[in-house]
Amino acid sequence: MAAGKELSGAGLRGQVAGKTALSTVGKSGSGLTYRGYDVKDLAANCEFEEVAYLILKGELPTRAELDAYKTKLKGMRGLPQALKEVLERIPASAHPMDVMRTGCSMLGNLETEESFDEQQDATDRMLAIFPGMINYWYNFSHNDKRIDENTDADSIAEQFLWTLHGEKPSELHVQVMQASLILYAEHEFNASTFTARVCASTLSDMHSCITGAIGSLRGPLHGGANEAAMELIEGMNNPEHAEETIMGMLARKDKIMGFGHAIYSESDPRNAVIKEWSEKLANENGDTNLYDISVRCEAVMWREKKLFCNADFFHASAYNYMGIPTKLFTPIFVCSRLTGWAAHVMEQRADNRIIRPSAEYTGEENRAVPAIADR
Ligand SMILES: CC(=O)SCCNC(=O)CCNC(=O)[C@H](O)C(C)(C)COP(=O)(O)OP(=O)(O)OC[C@H]1O[C@@H](n2cnc3c(N)ncnc32)[C@H](O)[C@@H]1OP(=O)(O)O
Ligand SMILES: O=C([O-])CC(=O)C(=O)O
Repeated sequence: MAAGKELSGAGLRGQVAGKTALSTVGKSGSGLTYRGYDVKDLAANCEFEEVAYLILKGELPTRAELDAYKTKLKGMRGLPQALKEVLERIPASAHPMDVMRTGCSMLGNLETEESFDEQQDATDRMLAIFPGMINYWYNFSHNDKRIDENTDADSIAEQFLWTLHGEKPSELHVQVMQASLILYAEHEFNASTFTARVCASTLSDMHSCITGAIGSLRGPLHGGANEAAMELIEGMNNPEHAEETIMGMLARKDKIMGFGHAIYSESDPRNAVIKEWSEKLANENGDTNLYDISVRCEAVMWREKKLFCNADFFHASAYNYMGIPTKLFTPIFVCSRLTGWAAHVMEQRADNRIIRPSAEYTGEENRAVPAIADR
């Protein structure tokens, strides 16, 4: 079994900050599991709604339970008029993660979670609405078009692509989105999930917890890394240029987005899955240059630094091959991770104590306030 990463130092690394039954990350020999199932197994055999059901309710659904869950979600896709009006006022120059944050918060004003009995319905509504919400704003602000979010899409994966591009997506693209949403769904006490749990521990409402989590996911050290990775690789002309660029960045001690991980030591188990899909998309596309560039970056980073691709790196090329604009990459992560966040909020609520750590004080010793004329 692979040895775990040595975890110590700043950033609460290695500290157990609570309990969870939702997932294991980097446990020796196990990679990543959701409620005991290997993420690779789930990504190969399930659709996202099955995994969302597993994470939120504890067990994989039967066929009848899955059908009922998907029917429920499909019936909840409509955007409230007041939310549409808010989305229409957000400029095209806004970052879509800020649109997600505002949209989620606005929904919390319109459809407030009045009691914890409503936590599952509040979560399902967000799962159903988020893909159409971000693509409503994107199409309105960028293409001057009011889309109909009530599509015939059979799944959340299909709904995202359909509401973005305005047409039924190909089977291959839906399959890739299914896998991507599954890979991103849950990851223990990462920064955004921990944000959601801290908020939940004050007995706040679900929309506040998710809004805070979106803000934490936005940063390039976390979910924003898929966009940053795309910005890096799109500036590379071919694999040789990729090698040169990475070597230069390493010499300058630049951080290379999409590499490394706070918990995993040798690999991120999600990478192999999305890398394979990226290769399939490259072959379908006929131009494999972006994939070849990504593969060279991976090889150079491992050779030079023993740093490996995390979940984000090959998502960049995969999403790009599907014609998804770079700035919508992290919002897709939100549409998926919402499941993990909400399940953690529910878990926190079920066994709560307010999260309030202590700080080591490094400031001044006690002193008297001098008169303002003497300062
Ligand atoms: C879905 C996700 O959120 S996955 C993470 C997405 N984020 C990224 O891809 C951003 C790039 N990666 C990073 O910044 C980091 O690897 C993080 C934030 C993911 C983890 O941070 P840490 O736990 O502090 O990293 P770790 O302790 O393993 O770092 C060890 C050394 O490797 C270096 N290192 C780690 N990642 C990278 C990287 N991507 N590029 C260059 N150097 C790196 C660190 O600077 C550190 O060097 P030092 O000891 O000289 O300071
Ligand atoms: O666990 C982390 O620190 C970051 C991560 O990979 C995730 O949230 O998916």
